[in-house]
Amino acid sequence: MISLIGMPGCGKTTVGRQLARRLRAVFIDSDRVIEERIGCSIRVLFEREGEEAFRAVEEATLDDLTRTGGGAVLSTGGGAVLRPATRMRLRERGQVVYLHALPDDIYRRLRHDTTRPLLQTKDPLQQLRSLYAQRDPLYRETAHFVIETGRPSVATLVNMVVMQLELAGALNAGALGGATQPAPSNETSTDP
Ligand SMILES: Nc1ncnc2c1ncn2[C@@H]1O[C@H](COP(=O)(O)OP(=O)(O)O)[C@@H](O)[C@H]1O
Ligand SMILES: O=C(O)C1=C[C@@H](OP(=O)(O)O)[C@@H](O)[C@H](O)C1
Ligand SMILES: [Mg+2]
Repeated sequence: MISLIGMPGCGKTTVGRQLARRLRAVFIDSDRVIEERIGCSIRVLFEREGEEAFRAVEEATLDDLTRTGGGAVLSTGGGAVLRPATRMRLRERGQVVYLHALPDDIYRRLRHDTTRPLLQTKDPLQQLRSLYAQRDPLYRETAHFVIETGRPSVATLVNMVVMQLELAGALNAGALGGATQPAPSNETSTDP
């Protein structure tokens, strides 16, 4: 399994989907799987039951996906690394790529977005800076590779990820823990 981790808005979902296409692998977005499980949007779960309830479902879902996902590309949610058990499972069960993005770049992309509950505050840029300070060390601790995202296009980022994985021999048969499959008809989920 190839897992993408990083700040909300760094491009995990967008890059992950294109990467899966390129590798002819199944694409999984854990946030979409969580929404299928809970039967409502993540935003509604946050509003009704709070962040900790979401984190518990997220940990259980990522445990299942990393155990059974084989050679899939997995795009995680930005807070996936908050639980130590999940950090360990992601790292031990596959290759982990950190898509590094700075708070100011993310803010430019997401300032009109209303789907990410953690950013629905009076000062989203300050919130991004504080999330970054807390999480950047956790992303680095979990990742096998770090990719700088600021300026490159999605297509370039996909090339960069593939190159890193090839250099490390991580795309060799068996290295991802399962066979790859034709991509388009096998997407587990789509963006909202
Ligand atoms: N490299 C990039 N260049 C320009 N826009 C991007 C890039 N990566 C992602 N985006 C845009 O940023 C937004 C957030 O991307 P998304 O893949 O949903 O991030 P994540 O899943 O990490 O939260 C989307 O509108 C997406 O189109
Ligand atoms: O950063 C976070 O804690 C979260 C990021 C979101 O995913 P993206 O990183 O895809 O935005 C989603 O899992 C949830 O809203 C919480
Ligand atoms: Mg996403």
